[in-house]
Amino acid sequence: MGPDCKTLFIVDDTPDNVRLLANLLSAHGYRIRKALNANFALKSIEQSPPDLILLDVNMPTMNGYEMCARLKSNPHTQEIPIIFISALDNVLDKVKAFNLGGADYITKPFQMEEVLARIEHQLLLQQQKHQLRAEIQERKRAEQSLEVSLRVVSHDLRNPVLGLSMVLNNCLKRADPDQTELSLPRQTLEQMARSCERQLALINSLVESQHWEQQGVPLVLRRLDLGTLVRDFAEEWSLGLGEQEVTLNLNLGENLPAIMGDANFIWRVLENLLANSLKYNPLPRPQPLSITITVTAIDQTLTCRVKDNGVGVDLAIADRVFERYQRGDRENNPLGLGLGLYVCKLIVEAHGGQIGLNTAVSRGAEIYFTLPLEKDCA
Ligand SMILES: Nc1nc2c(ncn2[C@@H]2O[C@H](COP(=O)(O)O)[C@@H](O)[C@H]2O)c(=O)[nH]1
Repeated sequence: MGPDCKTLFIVDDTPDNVRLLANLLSAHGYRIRKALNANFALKSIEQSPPDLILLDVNMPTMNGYEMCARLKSNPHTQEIPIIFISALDNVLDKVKAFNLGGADYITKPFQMEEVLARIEHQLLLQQQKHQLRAEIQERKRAEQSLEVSLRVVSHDLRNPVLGLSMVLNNCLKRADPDQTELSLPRQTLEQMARSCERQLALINSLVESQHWEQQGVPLVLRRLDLGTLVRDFAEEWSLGLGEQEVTLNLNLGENLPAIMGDANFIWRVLENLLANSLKYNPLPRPQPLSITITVTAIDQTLTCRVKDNGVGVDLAIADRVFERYQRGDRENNPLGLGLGLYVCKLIVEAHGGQIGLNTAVSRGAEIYFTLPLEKDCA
């Protein structure tokens, strides 16, 4: 079959005309469907729209103009280009065909080269139209994403900047106007430094996620023992978790098979998941917070689960938590851009693994991710 195997539908009440056109066009690689009357053609076209219709004008029961008008008023069929093929050579007949939405008009007797050229031209126009539409859709999606990101960024960056500006203006107001050098209490400076760090962290996560989405996550893969990595991670976090009154339990399977992974990036995933448990269960808590990291080898993959006994994930966004800029409302958390889990997803998927939220847990939140075993990596 030829021209991408496009399907042409011929509608003409003269069997000889249909046969002639069908033979010539199928010899040029087109798939042909045909009908000798408009009613049958309309039903068939509605059920399975062709790429283009060749339509006679003078037909009994329903003529080509009426059939064209019906096709153009039906959302399922209105986009299909219609080329009229008719013995009527009058200008008004041609104008009427175009006014009804016809794409082109060929007069009988026709030259096959002309028919082919006009069909190809219409199919090309149709293809360009689809491409343009897809590009417009894509651009709209990009614009929406940019708009959301601008909204989120301006909202989340405003708070720390506002805080910093208030502290600075307060200090300036209280200081003697003749004093050229000011000294500030350590606590104020610490507050300002924290505010700057938060702004930097927000900007970094934005830039980073954008970069990784476009260029891919720059992994350096090495043979890794995930159990050891999780143990090192827990040790590094133990002091901070103690201060936050959090118990961290490890449940690491024995003889875990090695994976191929980037330790720094997997560390980032663990860090994000643990930080989320703390962020969404701030002090004071109704009950002590306990977090368990479990690593098991199931079905040729290593699965790591980070589970806490806290408030659990807002079910309203449970199926979207890994999307960019998605965050729950109920925590009223000013620290997140809704990028943490999105970044985790980028990292895990770059490793060839999967990440998910277990909504079946009775209380608290459980996020799991899988990583392929070293022996399965090419
Ligand atoms: N209660 C908890 N909610 C969580 C936790 N981790 C994530 N979330 C929810 O998901 C969104 C998106 O997370 P982000 O890291 O991409 O910002 C967040 O706004 C929360 O609603 C968790 O451990 N506990």
